[in-house]
Amino acid sequence: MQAVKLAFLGAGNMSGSIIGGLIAKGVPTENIIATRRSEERLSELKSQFSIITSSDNSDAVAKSDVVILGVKPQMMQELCNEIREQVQKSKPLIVSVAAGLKSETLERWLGGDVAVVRTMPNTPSLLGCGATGLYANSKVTGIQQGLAEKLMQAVGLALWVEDEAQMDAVTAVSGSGPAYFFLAMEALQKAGENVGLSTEVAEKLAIQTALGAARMASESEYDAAELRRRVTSPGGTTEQALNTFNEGGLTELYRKAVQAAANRGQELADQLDN
Ligand SMILES: NC(=O)C1=CN([C@@H]2O[C@H](COP(=O)(O)OP(=O)(O)OC[C@H]3O[C@@H](n4cnc5c(N)ncnc54)[C@H](O)[C@@H]3O)[C@@H](O)[C@H]2O)C=CC1
Ligand SMILES: O=C(O)[C@@H]1CCC=N1
Repeated sequence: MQAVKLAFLGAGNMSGSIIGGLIAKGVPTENIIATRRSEERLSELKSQFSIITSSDNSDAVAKSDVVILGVKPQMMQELCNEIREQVQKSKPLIVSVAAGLKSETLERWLGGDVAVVRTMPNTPSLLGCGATGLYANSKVTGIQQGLAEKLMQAVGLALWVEDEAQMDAVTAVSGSGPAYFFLAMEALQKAGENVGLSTEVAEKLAIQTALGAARMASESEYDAAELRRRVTSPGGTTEQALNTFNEGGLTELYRKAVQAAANRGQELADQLDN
């Protein structure tokens, strides 16, 4: 990764998280170019990360081996129109982080015969704790595949899917997933306030508990179900809370929520393909 030139086009929340994670891992700042539309946001990026910034997307493509497309799915076609000529000239590896957007659609927008790796990262990439799903189109060489994997591994877990249709599932589980856990922390904090804690204490306890549980699930030899059982004393307090979650249909609610997110990914793909 050290010598690879990276361009992040439309470096907002998601790309900014990857950039921060890469820099923390020692990727040289002079090898990262980021673009955004507003000059003000560009200077924010420059002062935050000391990377090269530009408002010229095509010029950033010309100077890079890997181009990460970080705009919203609805803005992607316009961006592709802007960079198509340069992409066809220099043929960099294209990495998309957009939800829904199929690699085939993206390749078509870029003029065809383009190596595209479709990814679905998440914002904890900023801390090197990201989780990314990746899918490579048929134009991606083995070396480029290795490059995309190294890029995403530098900011966390990177897993390939063989069937592109699974990318909507990855989006629904881990792309959107941090928001589900943030919501759980907010809800636990509010519930803690309800039983008498101050906002500050409830917030700290909720966050530290989420962190501890995630670390245990990740590092322990036991799976989450066994770890849950080990907290739940028969006839004790946890059992009462878990019964309440079960009566409220929490597992079914998760199933529905993740299905709704996956459906939205497919809807986006269909809308964008037209
Ligand atoms: N936010 C998240 O947690 C995740 C987002 N994604 C994907 O990442 C993409 C971006 O999402 P966010 O980072 O949340 O959005 P964002 O709005 O924070 O960032 C996008 C940036 O692109 C800029 N932009 C738009 N058109 C441009 C152009 N032609 N040239 C240069 N800059 C341009 C916008 O001004 C904005 O600053 C989306 O496609 C989304 O599906 C994927 C995984 C997680
Ligand atoms: O909400 C979204 O559409 C994007 C994709 C995954 C996370 N944020």
